[in-house]
Amino acid sequence: MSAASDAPSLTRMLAAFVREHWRAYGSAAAMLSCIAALTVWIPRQVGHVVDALVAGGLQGPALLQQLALLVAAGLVIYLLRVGWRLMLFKAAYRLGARLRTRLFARLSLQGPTYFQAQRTGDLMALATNDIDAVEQAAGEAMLAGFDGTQTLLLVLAMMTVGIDWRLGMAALVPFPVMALAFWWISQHLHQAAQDSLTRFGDLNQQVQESLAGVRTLRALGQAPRSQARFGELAEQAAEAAFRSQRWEAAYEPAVGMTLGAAFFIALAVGGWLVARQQITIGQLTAFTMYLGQLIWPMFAAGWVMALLERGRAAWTRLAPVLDAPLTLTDEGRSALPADATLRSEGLTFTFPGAKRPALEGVDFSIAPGRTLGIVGATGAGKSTLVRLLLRQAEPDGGRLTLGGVALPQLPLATLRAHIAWVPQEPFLFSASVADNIALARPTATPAEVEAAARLAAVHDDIARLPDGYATEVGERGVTLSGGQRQRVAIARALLSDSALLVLDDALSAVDTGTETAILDHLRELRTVRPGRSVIVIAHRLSAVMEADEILVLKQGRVVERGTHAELLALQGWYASQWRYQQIEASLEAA
Ligand SMILES: Nc1ncnc2c1ncn2[C@@H]1O[C@H](COP(=O)(O)OP(=O)(O)OP(=O)(O)O)[C@@H](O)[C@H]1O
Repeated sequence: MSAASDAPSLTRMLAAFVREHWRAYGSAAAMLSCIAALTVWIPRQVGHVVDALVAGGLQGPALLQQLALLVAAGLVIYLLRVGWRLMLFKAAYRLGARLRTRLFARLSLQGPTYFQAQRTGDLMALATNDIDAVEQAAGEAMLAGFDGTQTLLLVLAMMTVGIDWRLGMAALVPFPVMALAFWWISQHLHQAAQDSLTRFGDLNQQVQESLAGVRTLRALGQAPRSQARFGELAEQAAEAAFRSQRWEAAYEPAVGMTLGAAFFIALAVGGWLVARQQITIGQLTAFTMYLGQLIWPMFAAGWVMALLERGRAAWTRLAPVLDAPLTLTDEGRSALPADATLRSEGLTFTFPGAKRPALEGVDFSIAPGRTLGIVGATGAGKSTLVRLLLRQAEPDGGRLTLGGVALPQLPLATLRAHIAWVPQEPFLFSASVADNIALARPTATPAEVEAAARLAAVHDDIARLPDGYATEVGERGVTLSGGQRQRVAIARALLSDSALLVLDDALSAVDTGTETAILDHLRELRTVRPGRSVIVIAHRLSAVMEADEILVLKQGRVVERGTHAELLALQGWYASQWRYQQIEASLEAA
């Protein structure tokens, strides 16, 4: 994942968020101020009580009243602490939810070229682990930072101005050394946190790939190897997390040593001042209590730095994804003309880094109601043509138009509603068969779903499933065969009622008889839906023989074109392929 160049820094992003949620942050800060004021009041009060006790002027009800005041202050502090946490975490969780929504929205706008360069497991880690880290920076870190700084300043003021500035200054001597140590630790922590998040992404990727390919791995006898690899990555992720923790843990001794030294100095200098009667014993007691109160701001500083470094590390991974330029633009505003003839003129496309074009100067047109067949050896460019048609990639040369309007001029939603695409390996969601078919038209009635399934010659198969149309399929449900999945996808496309149906090798896993039945149904449908055009991409020529025009692609170029009869007469690739497939079919039948 590349680093963000113009993405806002974590600090800027958080500042904008705090400005937006100033009420929540403001009330939390107000509560913290009350807590800080009460916290510094307590030692002062204790100091007074001690001095009064030493002087013998505090007894009975007056003493009890003083003690009650101290207990009440403790209770109020407790309640306020609960209050600010509730206020703050609510806001921080909202930031998490918003970042997740933003990430998902951005990813939904990206085209396939973007996903080709990203790993799914990593994207999943961003949506979970990395956003958690940013959320913590917006929650715990922000307020602990505020609280710590405020307590620090108040306590320091009480120590220096409130008690004795000489004693205050002397006790502070070890602190710059601690600041230096903190800076050094946080430098290492940033690196360690980034490493830990990256390794978690690797681990996630391995989980995703192993689960998706579990059958292949088992069949190849590679499950143990995959397990070993997983163990290795888990170990590396744990080690990286531990390294990060180790740096975090270094804050504690730094705080402990600094405070120990400060206590030592305070007692030595304080004792000397008491002996010279420049401060009272009560004041020295209060001073050491104040020193004790510095523990929290010191720990808060360490904790805040750790959280911020983790947040920053997560943000450097997350921001580039949130701000990545869209690989797909949706700026077209033209309406689709009534006569939506699809025309390809000189269409040329080369995959990034490829030596030769996948498509070169391809011309064709399909008027509404017509069928175009596209055939050719593997790698000839058939699927690439569909990609360009679906605007999954933009052509380098030439153009595709619908009714004379170039595709980028149409809103993506219009283009997508116009085309129903059935890929060779369609995706079924974890839902019922009926819901999978009704995906593009969730309002379809059960009768409409069944009608589409009949047209796609899959109704009988569905009827034999345990719960018929209500049977759960996809990852959680029963497994359909490749051919059944293809036919469910065809039913889905037919139900969508789009004007252009694209069967992208979508009959490859069905037998010839079923293929013929489906193609016959499609032809019959023309009488009901006369304007629907069909593009059939196939390896088996029987699937395209009835098409109005057939294109033969070879290495990205159209090398033959015409009807089935014309192509046979040409005596080229098509004719020889046809003969070959006929012989193959008769051998299979024999
Ligand atoms: N993402 C990609 N990056 C680089 N080259 C690619 C990519 N996808 C396809 N190609 C190349 O582009 C050419 C055309 O591929 P395409 O998938 O369009 O062929 P096809 O005719 O659909 O093949 P098949 O019948 O096997 O599906 C091939 O040489 C292929 O290797």
